[in-house]
Amino acid sequence: MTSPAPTLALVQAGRRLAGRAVVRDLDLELARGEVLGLLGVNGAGKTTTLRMIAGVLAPTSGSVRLGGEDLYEHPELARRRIGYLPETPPLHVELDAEEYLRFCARLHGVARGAVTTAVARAIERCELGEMRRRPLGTLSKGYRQRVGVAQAIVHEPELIVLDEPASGFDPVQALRLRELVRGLGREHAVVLSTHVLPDVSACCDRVAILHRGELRHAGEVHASATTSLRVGVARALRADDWRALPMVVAAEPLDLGHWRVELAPGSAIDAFAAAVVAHGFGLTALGADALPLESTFLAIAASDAPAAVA
Ligand SMILES: Nc1ncnc2c1ncn2[C@@H]1O[C@H](COP(=O)(O)OP(=O)(O)OP(=O)(O)O)[C@@H](O)[C@H]1O
Repeated sequence: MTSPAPTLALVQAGRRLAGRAVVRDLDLELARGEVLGLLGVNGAGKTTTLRMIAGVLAPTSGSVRLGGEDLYEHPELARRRIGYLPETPPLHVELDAEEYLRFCARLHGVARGAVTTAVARAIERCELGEMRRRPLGTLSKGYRQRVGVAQAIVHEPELIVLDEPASGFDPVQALRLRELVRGLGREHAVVLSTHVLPDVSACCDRVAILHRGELRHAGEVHASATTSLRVGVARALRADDWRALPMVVAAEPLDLGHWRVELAPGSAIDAFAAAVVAHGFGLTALGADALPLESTFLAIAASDAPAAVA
C-alpha cells in the first residue's frame, strides 16, 4: 500500500523575480497535524516562498503540491483548500468583520447554508466577538491582523499559511496567537513565517531556515531540546562541579545562579534533576534551553557557507 501524499510538498521549487533567483531548489514536506516555522533574516525569501505555497505566485522551477496535486495545474485547489494571511491582510475597510468574513467564506467555497456557523467559529477562535460589528477601517492594527487570521481559517482549509501573523500584536495577543496556532496545528497543516524565535519554539513542530533563497536547515524544533537545559542552582558552582554528574557532557555559566547544561543523548531529565538535588547544588529552576535553534539561526545568518540539512 502506498502512503498518502503529504498535505504540502515543495519539490525543487524555485522562483525568479526581476531576472534573479530569489528562491532556489526548495524541498519541503508538511502533513496535517504539523506546524512548520519558516525563519530567515530580512530578504531571505520567506514571503516569496509563502506566496508560492499559498498558490498566489507560480514557481518558475520545480513544483508545489497540495495532497499530491500540482497547485498550478489545479489553481482552484488554492481557493478552497488553502488559507493565506499575507504580510498585509487584504481587508475591505468599509465592511465590518462579520460582513467581511461572510464574503471571504463564500469566496473560499463555503456553502451558503454553512456560512453563518463558519463565520461564528472563526470570530470565536480569533477572539473578535466584541469587534465584529465595527468597520474594519476603525480597528487597531492588532485587531485588523486578527481579522486577517480569521479570513485565513474561515473555510477550514487543509493548509494554513501565515506571513508574520503576530505583526502589530501586543504581548498578550501574541501569546494568545501562539495558542491559536498550536490549536490550528492539531487539525490542519500550518506554515508560519516569523522573525520571532520564541514563537517557533512555542508553537512549531518543525523549523525551516532560509538564507539567500536556499534552505539551509530543516528539522524538528524540539529534537535536541531535551539534551540542552537551562538550570538554576542556589550554590556557587564551578564548571568542574558538574563533572560529578555522569550524564553531564558540558556546562557553562549563563549568569549568577544559572547554567546551560548539555546532557548525553538519551539521558533522563528526572534522573538529572535527582542528581542535582543529591549533590546539594540547590536546584532552583530547570527548563529546556532554547539555544540550539537560536544558535543554528544565528550561525546561518552570520555565515554564507552551506550548512547541513537535517
Ligand atoms: N517583485 C520583486 N521583484 C524583484 N525582487 C523581489 C521582488 N519581491 C521580492 N524581491 C526580492 O527577493 C528577495 C526575497 O524577498 P522576500 O520578501 O521573499 O524575503 P523575506 O524573507 O520575506 O524578507 P522580510 O523578512 O524582509 O519580509 C529580496 O532580496 C527581495 O528584494
